[in-house]
Amino acid sequence: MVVLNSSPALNKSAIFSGVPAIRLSEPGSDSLLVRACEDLGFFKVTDHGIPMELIAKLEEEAMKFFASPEEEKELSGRKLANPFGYGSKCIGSNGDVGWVEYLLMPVTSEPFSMAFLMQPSASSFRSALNEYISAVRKLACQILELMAQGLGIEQTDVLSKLALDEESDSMLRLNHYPPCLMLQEQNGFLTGFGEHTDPQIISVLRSNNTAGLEISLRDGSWVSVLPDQEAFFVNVGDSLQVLTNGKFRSVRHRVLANGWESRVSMIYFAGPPPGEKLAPLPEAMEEGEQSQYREFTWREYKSCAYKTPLGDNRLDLFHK
Ligand SMILES: C=C1C[C@]23C[C@@]1(O)CC[C@H]2[C@@]12CC[C@H](O)[C@@](C)(C(=O)O1)[C@H]2[C@@H]3C(=O)O
Ligand SMILES: O=C(O)CCC(=O)C(=O)O
Ligand SMILES: [Fe+2]
Repeated sequence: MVVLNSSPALNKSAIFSGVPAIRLSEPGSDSLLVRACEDLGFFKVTDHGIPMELIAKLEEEAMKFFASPEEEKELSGRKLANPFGYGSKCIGSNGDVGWVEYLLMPVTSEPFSMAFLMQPSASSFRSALNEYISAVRKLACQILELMAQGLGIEQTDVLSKLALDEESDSMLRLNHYPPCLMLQEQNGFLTGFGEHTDPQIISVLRSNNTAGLEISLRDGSWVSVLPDQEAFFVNVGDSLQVLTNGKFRSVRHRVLANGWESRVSMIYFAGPPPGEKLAPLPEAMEEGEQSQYREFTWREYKSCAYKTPLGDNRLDLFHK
């Protein structure tokens, strides 16, 4: 990777101790989830039932992949299947850069269409991905069902069915924030992944035991989230903000790299099918409440979203 030469070293934000930690099996977890989505748009879940071995296996495969020679990684470069594939430093196609390399994969349609994943030598990576994806998709659906229940919606699969649909536009992203010598000398931080909101319904994230993720609170201040090996972190995305007519908050977040430790994160983005109309769920609205957004499909949103710089507030384009 080439050193980013224009970014000044940043200061790390204060550690936040207020991330709601929700045990999925505890009574009332549905209401706790709703409250967390309204307050922060961010929480962590424990008691998720995903075996640690399965997580460790994918983390190890991801590390192996990122440690392979640049030319090999470039064989799965995103130029071939934009926006999917391997990328380094460049995030999206609008000039955003960060101290990160990544592998972005579709998980529903043509899973792992990237040639290198089809090779016999990639079979253990492929099986780790398959196992992880089916477990994390199940977890995402459990969380979405609890959210619907907490919102008092009778049809509790109203959100989870979007992520389960065969056409669902869900993705898995593996990010690697490598050590950086120049930064070690400066004793500062560099933008790994610039501030943004996630476009999808929810994102289910974990990282190795390395800090770096920050979220923005309602007052606009940035706070640092401590890693937690036992938990999965969940972000509310733009689509869920729309589906709840703004009751749930699509959380702004970013990643700072410290230059010393290798941070690997794995994020499952639960997205709707392309033709799905994104409009507030009538069951989540009060009587007489008006939609804050004009009606649009996920396809329309995405075609706009992927043309925008990372830090843009993409929902502004759809506000009435
Ligand atoms: C700069 C960009 C990268 C992104 C597409 C975009 O134009 C704006 C949204 C970005 C984002 C953020 C969350 C996810 O990591 C992502 C895959 C997504 O769906 O939206 C990325 C996109 C990307 O890296 O291609
Ligand atoms: O790597 C992380 O922890 C978060 C990255 C992120 O926000 C993203 O890929 O959308
Ligand atoms: Fe994100």
